[in-house]
Amino acid sequence: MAVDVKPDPQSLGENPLIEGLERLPVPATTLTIFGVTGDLAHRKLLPALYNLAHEGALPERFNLVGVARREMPTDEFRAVAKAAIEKFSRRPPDATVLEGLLGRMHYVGFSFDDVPSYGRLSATLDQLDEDGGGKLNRNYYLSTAPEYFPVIVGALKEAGLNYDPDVDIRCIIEKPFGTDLESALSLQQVVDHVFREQQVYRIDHYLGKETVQNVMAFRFANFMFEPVWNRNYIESIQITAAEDIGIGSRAGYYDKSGALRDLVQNHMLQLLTLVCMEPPGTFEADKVRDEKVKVLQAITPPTPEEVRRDTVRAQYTAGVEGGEEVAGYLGTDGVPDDSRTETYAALRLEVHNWRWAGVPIFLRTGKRLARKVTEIAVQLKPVPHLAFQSHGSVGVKPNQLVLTMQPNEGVSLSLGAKIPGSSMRIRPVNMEFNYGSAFMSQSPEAYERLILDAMRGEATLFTRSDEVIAQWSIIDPILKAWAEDTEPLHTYASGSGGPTAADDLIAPHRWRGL
Ligand SMILES: NC(=O)C1=CN([C@@H]2O[C@H](COP(=O)(O)OP(=O)(O)OC[C@H]3O[C@@H](n4cnc5c(N)ncnc54)[C@H](OP(=O)(O)O)[C@@H]3O)[C@@H](O)[C@H]2O)C=CC1
Ligand SMILES: O=C1O[C@H](COP(=O)(O)O)[C@@H](O)[C@H](O)[C@H]1O
Repeated sequence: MAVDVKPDPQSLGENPLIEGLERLPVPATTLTIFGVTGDLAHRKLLPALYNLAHEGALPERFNLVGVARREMPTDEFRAVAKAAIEKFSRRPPDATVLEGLLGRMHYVGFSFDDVPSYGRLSATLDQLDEDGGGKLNRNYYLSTAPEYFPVIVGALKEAGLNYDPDVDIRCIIEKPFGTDLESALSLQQVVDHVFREQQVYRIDHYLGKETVQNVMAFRFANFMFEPVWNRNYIESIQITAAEDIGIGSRAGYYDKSGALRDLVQNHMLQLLTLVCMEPPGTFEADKVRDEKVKVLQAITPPTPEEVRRDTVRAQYTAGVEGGEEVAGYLGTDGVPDDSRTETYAALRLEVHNWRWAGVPIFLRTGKRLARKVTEIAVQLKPVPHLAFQSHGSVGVKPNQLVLTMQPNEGVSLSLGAKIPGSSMRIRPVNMEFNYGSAFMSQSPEAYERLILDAMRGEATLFTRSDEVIAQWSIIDPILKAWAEDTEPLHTYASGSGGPTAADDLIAPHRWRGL
């Protein structure tokens, strides 16, 4: 039976997913989501599937099988999925499309460590193949707590679900892939035992964001920036991933993680690789990822002395956010009173290669900061000589290029311009490109793009094993040094721009205002 989905006529021809679909077909697939009753599935994965259905991007033969611990009949699961989609979809659901999609959803309840129960999953998948008149590709999406990743991967092998010569079997793994270098290596060993690397799709949802992909488009589709994209012209780079929200109800996860593991090890290092990588020969997955890995491997893991000098960690205290008084991290439900977990991290890194040697790259991220913003600011060097200095052109500032991922998606270039009038007075003005007004369409959610790419076998926007290991190699010495707790854990008020110690870290440069 085909899914009754109608493409949105308004989005046809404009939508990058539809254009992508024309290039690479999406094969008939059964997607199994482990952890389908969880937070991520509800807020992101199920709504993403709905939006793909709405755009006509799902294959005609598509099924979703949800797996979680609780027992419930498929009808009840469909009602749960419907409620999640109605609540979190980026567009109001169309009843016909939604019913069509729900009709393709099935549920199998068992505990992930109950290996014999994978037989029930296997039987469900076989039945769906039979109902559809032939075998479908199988994608397993591990949207579970990370301790279950090796458990599920191992059980898939025991149940013989990891390989079929007739169809493609893929395993999509959520973050975090390990909690430090050692655990990432040991998870990789388990995965290697069960799947070939080409079958594995490690999620870093930032790579699914349109604006993050635009970093590559911007660099590699515009000739004018390449000549200056190096240590001769670029003075420093600042990457910010600031959030205004606290940790919500995720204390159990977050207190064991902290900002360094939660955002720096993955999303921020990915942004750094996109800014610093060499142009790949083609946009094939391995060509792109080869270049990204080279960048990561050119960052020397910091020594204890460098950790002391080049990193800052901090925790938020009570303050005012969005006009309301909010509690500090230590006053949050589920956070131990004596927690030393950082909710803010700032660091200085350097890519030791011909292009970037000597250019400081500053990273900062934190919860409960003044506002949400994710951006990369590239600071160019000042002009070598100002001919009209005697005319009072004191307002001349070096050019700065800011790529904003969210919330105001776009690119801004600051230029010196003459103030109208008789004297040669200069002040900075901004040349802006804004996604919303340039394309007049809503960007798809990151998970829409990533789910579709995984089904197509397109791995460019997923993290390869050597990439994730290289990321942990950079972060691991910092984790170890911070775990010794000899470095100060600074504080910052909720709603502020972060700890003053981070200003000292970046001096004589300055963080962009939040
Ligand atoms: N939530 C988020 O915003 C983000 C999450 N992630 C990652 O996504 C993954 C999932 O996170 P999240 O959805 O928040 O997690 P949740 O804790 O909300 O959900 C966990 C899911 O796993 C199921 N489950 C737990 N234990 C078992 C078990 N023993 N056997 C079978 N099912 C079990 C639960 O089923 P039941 O309800 O029946 O107990 C539930 O469906 C994690 O790796 C997380 O790091 C990544 C980015 C953001
Ligand atoms: O992976 C994570 O990302 C979110 C931030 O994602 P965004 O798309 O809203 O920028 C972060 O809040 C969360 O702690 C982290 O686990």
